[in-house]
Order: sequence, then C-alpha cells, then structure tokens
Amino acid sequence: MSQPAVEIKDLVKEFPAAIRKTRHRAVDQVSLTIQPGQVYGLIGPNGSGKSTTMKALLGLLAPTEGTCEIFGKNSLKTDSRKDVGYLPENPYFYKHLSGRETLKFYGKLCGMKGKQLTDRIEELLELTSLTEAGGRRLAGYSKGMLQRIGLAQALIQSPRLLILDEPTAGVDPLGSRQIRDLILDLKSNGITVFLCSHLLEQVQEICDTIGIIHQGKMLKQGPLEKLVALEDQTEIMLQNASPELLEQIKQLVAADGKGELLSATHPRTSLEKLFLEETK
Ligand SMILES: Nc1ncnc2c1ncn2[C@@H]1O[C@H](COP(=O)(O)OP(=O)(O)OP(=O)(O)O)[C@@H](O)[C@H]1O
Repeated sequence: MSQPAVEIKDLVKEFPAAIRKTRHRAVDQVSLTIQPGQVYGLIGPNGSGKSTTMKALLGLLAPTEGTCEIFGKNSLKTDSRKDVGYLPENPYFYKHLSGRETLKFYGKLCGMKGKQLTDRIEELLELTSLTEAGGRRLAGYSKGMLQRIGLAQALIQSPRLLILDEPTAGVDPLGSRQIRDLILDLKSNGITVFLCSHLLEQVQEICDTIGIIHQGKMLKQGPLEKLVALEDQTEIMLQNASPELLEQIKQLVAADGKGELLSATHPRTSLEKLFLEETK
C-alpha cells in the first residue's frame, strides 16, 4: 500500500485545567490513518477533541504523547506543511482586502509570486464561483462567500491534503451544497480530505471513511458503507407497484416463515433536498 496521507499514532493532548496542577485530557490515545484520495470525516459532540486533533496534525499544537505524520513527515517539521491546505473553524480574514487580494496575501505567504500566483488566484475564484465578487472587499461577503474564499485560500498552493474544520458552519443549505460539491470535485481530482462537521447528513454524502470521537477517545472508525450497513436487512425499491403486487409480496414473505417484512411505505426525500428543490 502507498504511503498514508495522514498517520496519527496514539495521540494524547493535555491542557492545563482550571484547577491548579491538574490537566485536562482533550485527546486520549487517538490513532487514525488516511490513505491518499480518501475523504475522512471526524464526527463527535462539541468539545470531543476534533479541532485539537486537527491542530496537532497541522503542527500547531505539540502532542503531549504520540506522533502525527503527513505523507511520512512529522507534523512538527515545517516541511510537512508544504502539501497541506487548512480551513480553520473560525477563519479570520482582513475584511478591508478584496477576495483577490486575500488570495494574493496567502499565496505570497506560501512563497508564490508572478504569473503562477495570478493564474492560480483566477482559477480558484472560478472554482469557488467568486470571479465576479473577487474585486469586492470581504467586509461585504456573506457567510457562504467567506467560507468559499476560505476554501480557496486553503487550496492556494495546490495541496495534496486538505484539512477542513467545520467547512459549512453557519452556511445555508444552498451554500453548504456548493461547498459539498466542491469537496467532491477535489476528491475526484485525487485530493485527500480530512474534515470534521456536525452536519451528519453531509458527512454521509461526502466521506468514504469516518471516525467517531467522544470525550477525546476514538469510539469507532472505518469505511462508512460498512459502519452504516444493517447487515440483517434488505431494501427492495419498487416503482408503480400495485396494491395487488404488494399483497403478493407480503404473502410470499409470510409463506417463507423466516424473513419478516418490516415496512412497505413510500421512501421520503430529505428535508435538505426538499428545501433545495423549492428554492432552486
Ligand atoms: N488551548 C486550549 N486550552 C485549554 N483547553 C483547551 C484548549 N483547546 C481546546 N481545549 C479543550 O479541549 C477539549 C476539546 O476541544 P476541541 O476544540 O478539540 O473540541 P471540538 O471537538 O473541536 O469541539 P467543537 O465541535 O465545539 O468545535 C475541550 O474541552 C476544550 O475546552
């Protein structure tokens, strides 16, 4: 197997607690591996250690114990960050800068310049549907536009790994869907994504692997399809089934004696899909 994009081994992060000389364990023996091209979603309640895990992976916090590696490089080494783009939970932007100037600022921080930088800026504005708004100051951007410029900023140096802390926080369903589609686009281009979110439906749509973290401990992780599959149930979906056909199916199931028909109802659309359909 190829070198993992992310390898976190037995990560522990403790912070000094309010009570003197005690320590609060925010992350407790967490291990996770993300292979290149995977989209890994870390889910958990508030304060369960998601952001702390991400910050340790980015080398923004030093682990109390354990190690974090990005494409085989220790996160505490600066060169591990060359391949990474990061959108923090509450990104801070200079509101007097325009979208274009913001991307230029971040590009220069990454050592980019000249035509390479200007071309990349236009490419990213287009990717995030901000070309027209690119000349406007961020002070006039909506929450959704700010998240998209944040995503563009994270992509400026064409990273192989993208770390997104709540990428759709505070964004309306339409804006969330745009961001979701963008992440799926990046995935199809082979970019590895590590994200955390409270929007479980969205995590289910985007991620192929998930981890559930609670009180700093990893409770469960693995391929999404495997974790959510109800192995002892089978779903059959019929179009235009007559009441007679349904009756026959029920009789067949009853005659079998082993299987049990749990439900025969109309499938429902999700509230999100209904909202998007109506506001299209
Ligand atoms: N710099 C810090 N100093 C002290 N405690 C901290 C610090 N950063 C995080 N914590 C604590 O560590 C725990 C985990 O916080 P973290 O931000 O990682 O949670 P989270 O899962 O990202 O939560 P949320 O979903 O609310 O963003 C919390 O109890 C938090 O108060």
